[in-house]
Amino acid sequence: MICFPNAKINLGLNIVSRRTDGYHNLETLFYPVGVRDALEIIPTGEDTGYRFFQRGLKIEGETGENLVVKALKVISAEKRIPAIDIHLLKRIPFGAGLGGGSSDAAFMLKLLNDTFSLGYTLPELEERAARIGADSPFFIRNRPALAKGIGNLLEEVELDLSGYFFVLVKPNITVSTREAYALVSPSIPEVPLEEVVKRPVSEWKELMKNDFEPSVFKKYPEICKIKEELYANGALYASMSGSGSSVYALFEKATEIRFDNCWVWKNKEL
Ligand SMILES: C[C@@](CO)(OP(=O)(O)O)[C@H](O)COP(=O)(O)OP(=O)(O)OC[C@H]1O[C@@H](n2ccc(N)nc2=O)[C@H](O)[C@@H]1O
Ligand SMILES: Nc1ncnc2c1ncn2[C@@H]1O[C@H](COP(=O)(O)OP(=O)(O)O)[C@@H](O)[C@H]1O
Repeated sequence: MICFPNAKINLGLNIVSRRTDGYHNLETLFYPVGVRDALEIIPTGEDTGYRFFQRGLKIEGETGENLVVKALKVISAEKRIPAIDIHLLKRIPFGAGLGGGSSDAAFMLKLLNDTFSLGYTLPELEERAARIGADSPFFIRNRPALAKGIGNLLEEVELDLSGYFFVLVKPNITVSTREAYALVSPSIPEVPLEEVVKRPVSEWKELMKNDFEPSVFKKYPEICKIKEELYANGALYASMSGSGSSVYALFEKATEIRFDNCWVWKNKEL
């Protein structure tokens, strides 16, 4: 059984407050995008156990287990899972604010549920995903959603950005989510996000913000330059995604914009 975990972008990201457990309450809109990993599990016929194989991008700075293995362990603690080989082909840039690791974990939960007919409902899968990462529950339903709490309280929204030309740029910088949170200052938005996304995309520039941008741009001015370039080339809306380092933009028309030393995904439909 194979699946293709996709990335997400954050449309607006307000850090609302710091919590006593070290996490932050936020308000953001998750939107799925078609940059994908490939994840396959193959039952080996043995009784129990697993082997993990990873190709594609080499995940640097990985401490502890891959999130796919964590997902397997969450389920194995509750149900008997026959032995499997796990193959992960990594294409989604990491340390990019694209949620690739969280997506891999959520898709692994769904893959196990389907392959071994485990009978978990979507809310039950979301609850298990939340144990792995704050962003992970979103990828269970994988539809545009307003997220509150630590990112786990989800409300689906009707938002269709197909028809725009989408550009995603990942510079050769990885930002640690934990460090980004340590530097951010909580703030209350002037206009609630659910109101902003009902307005035309051309108005978003004035109404929507990502609270990580000031501190991340200060540390890495190159990321800020990418956003400025996107606007200078006619973007209707541009923003850093999540805690960075990737920056995305929505254009009305296809763009010829180029970036040196960056991974670029250009003129795609969302
Ligand atoms: C910032 C966001 C925005 O969508 O995405 P990314 O930029 O990572 O993609 C998310 O909140 C990232 O969620 P996720 O990457 O799942 O975070 P986790 O692994 O659960 O937590 C990593 C660390 O980030 C901090 N953290 C995370 C979520 C949150 N609401 N408050 C926090 O303070 C904590 O220090 C935690 O130890
Ligand atoms: N399957 C995975 N894919 C990506 N990163 C993983 C994975 N498993 C563990 N990680 C760890 O999670 C970190 C964050 O990865 P990711 O969620 O893709 O980025 P971001 O937090 O920027 O959205 C990586 O730097 C890596 O240490």
